[in-house]
Amino acid sequence: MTSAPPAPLHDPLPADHGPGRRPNAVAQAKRPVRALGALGPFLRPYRGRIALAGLFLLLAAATTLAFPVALRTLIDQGLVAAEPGARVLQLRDHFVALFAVGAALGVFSGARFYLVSWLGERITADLRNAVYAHVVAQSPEFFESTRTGEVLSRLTTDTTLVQTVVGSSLSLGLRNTLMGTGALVMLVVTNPWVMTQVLGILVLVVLPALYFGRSVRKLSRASQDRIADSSAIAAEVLNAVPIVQSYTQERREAGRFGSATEAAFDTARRRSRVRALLVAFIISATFGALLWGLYQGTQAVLAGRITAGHLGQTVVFIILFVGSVAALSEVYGDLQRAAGATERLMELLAARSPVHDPAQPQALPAVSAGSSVSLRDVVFHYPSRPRQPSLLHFTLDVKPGETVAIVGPSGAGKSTVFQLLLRFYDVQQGEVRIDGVPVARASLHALRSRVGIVPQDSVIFSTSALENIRYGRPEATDAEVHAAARAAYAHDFITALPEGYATYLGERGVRLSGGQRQRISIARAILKNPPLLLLDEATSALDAESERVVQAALETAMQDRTTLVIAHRLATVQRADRIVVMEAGEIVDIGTHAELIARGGLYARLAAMQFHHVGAA
Ligand SMILES: Nc1ncnc2c1ncn2[C@@H]1O[C@H](COP(=O)(O)OP(=O)(O)OP(=O)(O)O)[C@@H](O)[C@H]1O
Repeated sequence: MTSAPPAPLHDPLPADHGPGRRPNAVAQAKRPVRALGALGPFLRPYRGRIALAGLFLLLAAATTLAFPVALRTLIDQGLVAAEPGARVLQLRDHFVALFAVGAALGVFSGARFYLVSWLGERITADLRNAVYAHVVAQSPEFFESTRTGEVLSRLTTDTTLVQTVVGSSLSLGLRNTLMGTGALVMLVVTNPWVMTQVLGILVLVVLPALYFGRSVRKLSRASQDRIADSSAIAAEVLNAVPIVQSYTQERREAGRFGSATEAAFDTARRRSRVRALLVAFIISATFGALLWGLYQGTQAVLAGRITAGHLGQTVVFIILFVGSVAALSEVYGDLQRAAGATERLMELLAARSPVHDPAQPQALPAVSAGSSVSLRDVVFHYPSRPRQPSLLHFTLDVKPGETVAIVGPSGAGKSTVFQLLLRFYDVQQGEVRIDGVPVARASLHALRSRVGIVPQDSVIFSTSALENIRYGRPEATDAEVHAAARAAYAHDFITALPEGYATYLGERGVRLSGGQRQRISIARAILKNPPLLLLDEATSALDAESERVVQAALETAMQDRTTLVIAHRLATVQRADRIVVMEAGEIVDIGTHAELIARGGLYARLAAMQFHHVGAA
């Protein structure tokens, strides 16, 4: 898994898929039922409703099959009574009986429709939720090889296909299977001689339909993949519209999206062509079968072998039967489409995060004055770059309450240290401990509850200022949120917003300045009040005033806890107890600002460059 190159969505397959990992597509195409069988666990909770829907389905099918029998009695008995008065009465009775059959059919069909549609909607909702919850819990490695737009497309278009199947095709299929079998049985019982011919037609129609169905499935999967491609492009570009426009790339981006949708159209067109061929073939075959049956029947009536009523009944059974076969082949196409979509969803569900909770998590000890951190001889490379270690024999101990600044050139591995402390990745060698417990032995929830992070690029959710800060501790009261905002020097600017704390901040906080976004992000971390704080100072230059408040906010945030800060500012490094200087994944020096400057090494050079403008200010 670690050495796999960045791969398309279907690659994060479960380990339990065995050595073959990705089953051959042709072999898969032979197993639509198996692919749909994966929906079993989603159907199981609704056994009662499914049984009820099945009951109504049976009743509706039985009523439909009773109809030709009632018709035969109507023709043979209602029309042949000797005396005209009695004939009228008998006819009326027959019509009442026919109406009763029709009304029952209506009620049963309505009930079945409601139950089955309900199931379709319910299962789609459950499936969406399950896939989403699963994807959200994946480690960053998953998102390195999966485009978010693609996941979104799976969540919408693929689940909609599944909904079509569960909410209609499946019941249509069952009903037609029942009706077709019922009609066939009735035909055998009422005229065994038609049987052989009908069976012959059945074979003729079903075999090619099965063949076509398979290619529909493959093409369907391909067209869903193309739709996912275009969604992925759209999601990426819509998130970067200002950049796209500033580089005047709108036309090119529209073109790129256009090619993806054209590719989707093209596979959909090919799929439709196969299905159209299927439909044309089935309708012709159905029609032929019907005429053949009729011809045989009329001959039999002329020869006096059967009554007119018998012929009428046979004709209706034949219509029912071939109608079912035709509907089934259509349903088969739908099932094949949904099987492709289900496979994709199941692959997403089967993706196992390489970082997961240990079987028996070790509890983290209670701490009062901040957490202790220890990295021992850590060797780490990102899964996608097995040959390029990002940390090499990295050893660092941080005492509770200490503030340690990490500095170093770009790409030195500073952020990587944070990633490992949050256990977004597991190390290949060495050990990372927080409060004496190896991070791999603690539960992810317990570990991450202990760590607060203020990233370089502040993340703002498209909700109010209040809710954005409350994200740090969802159960916090409004007063606690306000206190955190005050501590982060965010209270004044928030109250000056049009609706104060209730102001909607726009998607990704587009309605705030950079410094304001950072202070919201700091307030969030202060509210969480973690014993270990990881600060990634923003490199983007803020104006002097903004810089001053952000710095003040950060200083409040660092109080009474252990802080690791990726430092870009002179004020921060001067305040730190120790400064760790990193280069190419290794620690090259540790000391205070004065000590490191005095040594005149990498730090002195970095300081001369990086802190120059701050020192001057
Ligand atoms: N997800 C990733 N997959 C593969 N390689 C990565 C990943 N993230 C970072 N790297 C690589 O790991 C090395 C260390 O990166 P890191 O982000 O820790 O550097 P940094 O010191 O924080 O840099 P900067 O100051 O520019 O943010 C770099 O060579 C980088 O290219």
